[in-house]
Amino acid sequence: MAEAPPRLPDGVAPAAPILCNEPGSFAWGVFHDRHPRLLEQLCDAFPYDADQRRALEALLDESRTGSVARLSPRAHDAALWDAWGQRNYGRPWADVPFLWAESYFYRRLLDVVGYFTPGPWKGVDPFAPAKAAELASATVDDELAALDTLPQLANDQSREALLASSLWGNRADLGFQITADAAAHDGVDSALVADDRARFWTHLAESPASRVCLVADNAGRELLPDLVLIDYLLQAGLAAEVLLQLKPHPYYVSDATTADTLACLRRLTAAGGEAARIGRRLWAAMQESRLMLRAHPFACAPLPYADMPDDLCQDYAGSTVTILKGDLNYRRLVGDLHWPAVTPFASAVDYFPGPVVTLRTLKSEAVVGLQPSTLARLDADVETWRTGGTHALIQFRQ
Ligand SMILES: O=P(O)(O)OC[C@@]1(O)O[C@H](CO)[C@@H](O)[C@@H]1O
Repeated sequence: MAEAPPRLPDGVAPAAPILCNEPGSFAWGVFHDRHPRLLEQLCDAFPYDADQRRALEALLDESRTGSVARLSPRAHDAALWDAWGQRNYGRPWADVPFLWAESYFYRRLLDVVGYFTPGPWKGVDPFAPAKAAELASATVDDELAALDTLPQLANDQSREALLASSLWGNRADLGFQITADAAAHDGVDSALVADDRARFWTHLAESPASRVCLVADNAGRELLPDLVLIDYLLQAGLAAEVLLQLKPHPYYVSDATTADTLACLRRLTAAGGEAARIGRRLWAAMQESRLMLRAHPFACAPLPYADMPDDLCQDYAGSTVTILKGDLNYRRLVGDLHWPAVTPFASAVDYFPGPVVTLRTLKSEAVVGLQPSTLARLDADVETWRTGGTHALIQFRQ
């Protein structure tokens, strides 16, 4: 299942999956640079005992130099992972698709720290300290205070500002920040490499307001502007209801769970001013089932969206539009493949069951839908445009 060839429309050539076996590649760096630093952070944040620390070290070794071991058959989701990864167990980690390997690394990490195991560590989110610190930060105070200017803006100004905040909020991803070089952003203009925003707004305006689905990515500084955007869609009558899809458990450091969403709602309501008004409206929208939360197991699956189960397919098919947030959701949407970057977006996402828009800052290799001139300029001017978080895209398919 994990390595089924991607379903492609006629005329689109198959592309090879991105692996992590090439020293110096982005994917290789995630396993050899980002993950060791992540585990150091965890050991600083929690008084893990010697067994837990040894197991973390063993996971790191296995994932950098060893072969993929199976989950314990006693794990609550062993059957799911058997189905999701049957071709990969026993093979070197470096030779299995990056998309699969990285996702499985986070699943194994939760095992090591006892997240799912009955006992004292059950349910303790290993990323909670980092997420809580970000949410409590003065930067968030400033971002929430800035919402007080919203009522003075004209409608088209506020909608553009809110879409931009939700888009660029994706840069505040705590996994990415472990290894991101802040200095590398200096002097580089943040820029959109594809911009289908006008078509997206036109589509929403021309569709009878029904359900919008927002597939969340990171908590905190990304989820807050996502929630503000949701409030705008509901208030402006562009959505009658919103389905917010979250992760069922901690994932990729800062990915948003239900607990993170409730923390954001409390942060909004406690902030005063416009932020509090938005927070109270969202609270009421949840009580009235106009804002609904979903945490499907497939949200943490190591697979592309082309392999989505039927119930998710129905969620997307029944929505005016699905807003997919962030880098990993983009990788899953197009398949984490070595696409020619000029492959049309609509061809790569041909299978998706309804209108879809993706809001993503570029933090990994896979990309489609670029104009040849844009690609040539980026390749000539900015060495790390694909992975540095300095560039972003808004791509829409009706
Ligand atoms: O999905 P997000 O939060 O925007 O990004 C996830 C990320 O930090 O993790 C992956 C590599 O570790 C990449 O997809 C990206 O760099």
